Amino acid sequence: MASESTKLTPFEAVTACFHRAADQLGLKDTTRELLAGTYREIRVQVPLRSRDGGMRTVYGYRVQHNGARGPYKGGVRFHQHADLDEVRALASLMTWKTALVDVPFGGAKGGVQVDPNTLSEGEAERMSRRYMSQVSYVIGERRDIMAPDVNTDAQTMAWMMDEYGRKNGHTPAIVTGKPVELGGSKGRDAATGRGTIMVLIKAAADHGWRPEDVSVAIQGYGNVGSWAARLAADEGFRVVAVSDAYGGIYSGGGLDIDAVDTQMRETGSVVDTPGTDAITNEELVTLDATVLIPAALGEVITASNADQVSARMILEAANHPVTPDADDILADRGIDVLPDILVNAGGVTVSYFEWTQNLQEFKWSEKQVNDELYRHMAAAYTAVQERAAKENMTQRQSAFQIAVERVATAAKLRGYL
Ligand SMILES: NC(=O)C1=CN([C@@H]2O[C@H](COP(=O)(O)OP(=O)(O)OC[C@H]3O[C@@H](n4cnc5c(N)ncnc54)[C@H](O)[C@@H]3O)[C@@H](O)[C@H]2O)C=CC1
Ligand SMILES: O=C(O)CCC(=O)C(=O)O
Repeated sequence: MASESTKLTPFEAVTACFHRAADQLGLKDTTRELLAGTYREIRVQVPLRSRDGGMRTVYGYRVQHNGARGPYKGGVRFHQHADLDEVRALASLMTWKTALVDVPFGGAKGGVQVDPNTLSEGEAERMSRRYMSQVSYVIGERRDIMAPDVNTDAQTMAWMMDEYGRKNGHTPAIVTGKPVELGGSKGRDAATGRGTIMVLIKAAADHGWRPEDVSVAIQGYGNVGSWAARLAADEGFRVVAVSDAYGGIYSGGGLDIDAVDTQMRETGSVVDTPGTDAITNEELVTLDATVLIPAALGEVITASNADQVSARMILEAANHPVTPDADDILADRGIDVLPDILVNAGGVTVSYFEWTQNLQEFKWSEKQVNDELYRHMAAAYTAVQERAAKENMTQRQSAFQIAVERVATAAKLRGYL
């Protein structure tokens, strides 16, 4: 999925952010080479028996980007665009994200390149199990731990955990984001959206904005977008627009999130929620709202629409929603972009809490989870703001510098360099 305007692939785009930080930090070429590349990439065939009894083969990937700071960690997505390059990009982002929020993991990501709309529940289960089985020889509770991402959820993690356990002996710590009944952590489901809104609260306060004066548009109403909408509204922000793959809805006075959730439950989409106006996903991105939160797929803000963005601030809840050339346009226009490796890091932070609970065979209360999440998010937010202000750079550059510095230090201490 190359960005049209720049022709940079997602991995090239993320690597460009790394190189910019490496330049600013004056990293040696040997360090650069190690940190820019991926440690291990595997591609597996996942044969699938379809509804009509026929067979088809899809491909799955697991990319382990860097493990200097701890076991590889990252979600797995099922999507037709999840090719090797996209999975590499997402694995690299995990390395920088885990370093920025200071959880003791490296970075990895997985993907199965399939259109999830073509799968029945039975096929999704068989595919999840087969994928886990095919990659299981490179993962482990202290080697590489999976989690949900686009089109995967707690149920997917339950199947994967079960499949891994059949071969290797049961260990809940092999995946995070699993159902609470199977050792999942309280608060993991909401964690990415909650972390996003923790950042929103801090950023709004830094701008001197009162929540009731802040309108918010959110693209994507899955795990991340729906929790972000709910929690933003609970905090008094005016959520004026949300969308999903089928389209968007708008209400200038603020959406009734209960009504949106009901519509989602009953129809599988937010579209046509009573009392709202229809908008397209393209319109949502350029909507006149104070804050735009992309919470769906990557590369939705590009050079072709960045000059039409009306929001004063963008919180990247999705991974890599802004292409590098769009990033430059937004910076020139004075629009604050809070980067993905900060904004959506709440998910992996609570995954870390889940993993430690599993290893210690102990359970935390939801309050403890949320308090600790806040501690990690607030520390990362402050570090990013302070460095950006001190060195007069964008928040993405600041976040990458902090992360790259930490990973480079770990790699050196381990003797990789
Ligand atoms: N689930 C998690 O804990 C984390 C997720 N993320 C990122 O957040 C983003 C969303 O992930 P989830 O909410 O987990 O996925 P999800 O699968 O639960 O939800 C995805 C949402 O995006 C919508 N969507 C899909 N294609 C679209 C399109 N072309 N235009 C507009 N909307 C579209 C879907 O309809 C759905 O509402 C992804 O970029 C993911 O990598 C980042 C950190 C953690
Ligand atoms: O919770 C995790 O381990 C990873 C979540 C993820 O894939 C992400 O942050 O992009």
